[in-house]
Amino acid sequence: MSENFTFNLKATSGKARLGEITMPRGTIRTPAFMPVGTVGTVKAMYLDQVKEGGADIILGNTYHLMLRPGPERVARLGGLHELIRWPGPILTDSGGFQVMSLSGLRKLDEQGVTFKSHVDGSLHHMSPERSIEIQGLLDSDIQMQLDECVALPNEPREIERAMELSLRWAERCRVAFGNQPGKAMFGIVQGGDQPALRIRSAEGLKQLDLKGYSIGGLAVGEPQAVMLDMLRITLPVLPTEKPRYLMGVGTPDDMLKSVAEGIDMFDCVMPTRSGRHGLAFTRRGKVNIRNARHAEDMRPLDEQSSCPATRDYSRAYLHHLVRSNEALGGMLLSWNNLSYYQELMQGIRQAIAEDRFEDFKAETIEMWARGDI
Ligand SMILES: CNc1nc2cc3nc[nH]c(=O)c3cc2[nH]1
Repeated sequence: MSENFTFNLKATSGKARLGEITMPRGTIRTPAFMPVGTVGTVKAMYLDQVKEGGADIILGNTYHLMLRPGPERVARLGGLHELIRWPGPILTDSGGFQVMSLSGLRKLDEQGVTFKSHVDGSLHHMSPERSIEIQGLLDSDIQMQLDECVALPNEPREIERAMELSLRWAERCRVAFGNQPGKAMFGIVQGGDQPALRIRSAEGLKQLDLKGYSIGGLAVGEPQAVMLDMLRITLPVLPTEKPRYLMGVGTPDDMLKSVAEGIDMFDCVMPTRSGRHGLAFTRRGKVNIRNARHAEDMRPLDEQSSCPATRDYSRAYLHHLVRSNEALGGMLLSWNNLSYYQELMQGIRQAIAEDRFEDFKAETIEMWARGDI
């Protein structure tokens, strides 16, 4: 623990980095996967299972929490950690991405965004300052600047406009955040699939003395090759001594290849959302447990796993639960999937510590490709 936010780079293996973020609420081992706790819950999971499974930090969404239960109410209830009973670090997204993707966006201008709630249609305005204020009311440990993430593919002029706006909003968020030693505010690099704009965005954020950098504007449907190209362009510009967080990523394959470029933090709804829909992630690849071939398969997903959901339940039972749309099906598969994701991150960290990450990446991808599950 530390009363400040510090990032300690412990080892490298190629461009892959092993590190630790220490802050008052705990230590985050990187590369880290952050389970998504959108409205103050990692869906279908008890948070002690999430902790037990290896997560050091979870993510909350400002957009959802500002609509329900509301930031002032969360503050009156003692802050998000108290409300949801998660004592460790929480990172909050700033809301911009969800406004674009979920709400009835009414207006976006220099001041901020005006939108209609997808919950009850009520009208809301969010400025960079209000986003930071909300994240402060939530008592968030790592706060994101408000930004504008444009869809890809897109016109270079449109990507440039959104990137420049996000840079100006980063400055306003930096001022609004002020000086909070035990907390951090990350800037978000934008610039779409345009190398020159990515470099300009990263250079602009570097002037702001930030404690970490998110890579935004990706995992919006672009090919993986484009995402990785943008990492190769952007990461060398960013300070090596600060953490880099790739937003919304991703599959195990995405994460392995992004760690290889120098990413330290990830978040993705993939393991929990696909778990609720009957998709299991295992060491040997994906298993669609809804498939009829599992109906009488008494094997567990992986008898060698330390996760009870993975080791103690037959595929036949999981198949039955998912086909019957029983809550326990989504619960057990979410538990399995998050355990697998954390097991993968632990394997990644161990491989970097032993300077054999490239081999680990190749072996893991090959094991997935072989399937045989
Ligand atoms: C699932 N993919 C994805 N989730 C994202 C969240 C984001 N938040 C803020 N800013 C972003 O650019 C951004 C991009 C994202 N891509």
